[in-house]
Amino acid sequence: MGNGISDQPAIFSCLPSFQSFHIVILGLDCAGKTTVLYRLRFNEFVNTVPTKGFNTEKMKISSTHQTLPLFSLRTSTLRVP
Ligand SMILES: Nc1nc2c(ncn2[C@@H]2O[C@H](COP(=O)(O)OP(=O)(O)OP(=O)(O)O)[C@@H](O)[C@H]2O)c(=O)[nH]1
Ligand SMILES: [Mg+2]
Repeated sequence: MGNGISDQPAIFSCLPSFQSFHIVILGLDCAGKTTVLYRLRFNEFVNTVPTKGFNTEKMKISSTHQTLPLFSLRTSTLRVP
């Protein structure tokens, strides 16, 4: 999943220009969430290890000049009370 992502403008050009929002990448263990996160943040493929907890980065959206918090989170860590 993480390797097959397209360029940032193609992804974010369709987003409405909200004042602010968070992007959360959810998925099963080993689905490629962290790979997507670093691909979006640094525009490069990074070798990953299984995440404990979650990863977070801030990312600048070039088309809207916004800086957005970006999280990747395993669905298996989510607990419904
Ligand atoms: N072939 C292929 N491998 C991928 C792709 N995206 C990620 N991987 C590989 O899949 C493995 C898991 O990727 P991660 O990004 O660590 O997955 P994750 O969802 O963050 O995993 P957890 O943190 O354990 O939940 C790594 O070895 C990646 O290199 C892809 O698009 N294609
Ligand atoms: Mg991870």
